[in-house]
Amino acid sequence: MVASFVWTAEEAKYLKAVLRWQDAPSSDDDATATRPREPRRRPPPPPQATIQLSSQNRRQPQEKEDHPPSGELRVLVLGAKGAGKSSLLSRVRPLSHLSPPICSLSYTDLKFSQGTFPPATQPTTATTTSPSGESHSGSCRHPIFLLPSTTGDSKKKKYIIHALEFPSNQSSSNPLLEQALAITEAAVVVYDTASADSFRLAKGVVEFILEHFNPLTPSPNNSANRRVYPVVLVGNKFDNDKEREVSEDEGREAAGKMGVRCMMEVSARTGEGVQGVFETIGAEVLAAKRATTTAREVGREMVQGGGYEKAGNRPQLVRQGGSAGGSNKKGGLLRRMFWGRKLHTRQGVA
Ligand SMILES: Nc1nc2c(ncn2[C@@H]2O[C@H](COP(=O)(O)OP(=O)(O)OP(=O)(O)O)[C@@H](O)[C@H]2O)c(=O)[nH]1
Repeated sequence: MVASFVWTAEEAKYLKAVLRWQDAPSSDDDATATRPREPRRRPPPPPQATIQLSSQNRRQPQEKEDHPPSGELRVLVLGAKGAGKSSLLSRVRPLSHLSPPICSLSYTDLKFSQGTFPPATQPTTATTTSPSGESHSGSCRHPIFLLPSTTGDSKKKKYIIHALEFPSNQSSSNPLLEQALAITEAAVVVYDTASADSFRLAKGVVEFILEHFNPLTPSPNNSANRRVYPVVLVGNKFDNDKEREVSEDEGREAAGKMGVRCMMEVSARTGEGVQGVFETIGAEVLAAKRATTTAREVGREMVQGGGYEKAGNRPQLVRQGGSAGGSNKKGGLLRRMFWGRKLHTRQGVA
């Protein structure tokens, strides 16, 4: 019997974007530090989609811009159908002066190039074609400036965030989601504040992600994923207060319980908070990279200095001469280095 795959337009667009991401090498050391070392097997190409990996879609070594970016970050945007993922991304102004685009997003399309809220959005399942004839992948790139406190440097630095929208109809498909997690460095999980269902789905997705990357529960499935993968939980449409089903407190409480330290309410319609989402996720990725690097260095020193103690069947890190790095308490060095910070909300830090 011959197995056959039927891809929806939404899945085809997602896969096209993924293939283009994989095709475009990154020059950024930071960004590559947390990527999987082994090249991942590519998914089978969608039969009906024409995948063009031409040089036109690859990033040029020298991009024309005043301030060259210090790095590039890859972020997954996911959530329930209609939560506002596309609207959030359409609010983000792409780098129209950079050419060519890294993904299949066309900057000639007004919806993206002006960074405005689209009057009426089509679901991502519908294929939208720009005047140039190129279909949207649901991806965009967004420059952010991060302050010294978040970059760990003395200078303000510019980073480019590549955001990839995950098809909502695949949010419960573990293999596809795992693949998306493997090629990205953080996730923005969006729910609609006027939909308790979308909130439930967002919580499920966050739990899946955290479990997938949990350094404390190595398993055949996640032993290669011991890196910190930041998540920002975003309640969209807070302008629509009349129909609100999820309060900001509920969102914050759920984030706290799940160990997600950044929760924000935004409105893609008014634009409020959208820039903050990308600044926050950028800062989170950089903090995660620093924590991962430091934890690896400390781990190496521990191995060389024999600073391990046995806990159960696997070795655990212990801090020399201290108690905070204790081994068999719930937590772990990497996790504590990263997760000990405060929760961000629309009003500020809680
Ligand atoms: N009031 C309000 N409506 C919004 C906001 N953001 C999006 N919407 C509306 O919500 C609907 C769905 O938005 P989309 O951006 O298409 O949602 P999506 O998550 O990309 O949906 P799929 O692609 O189908 O998964 C559209 O009708 C938008 O106009 C917002 O901040 N406030």
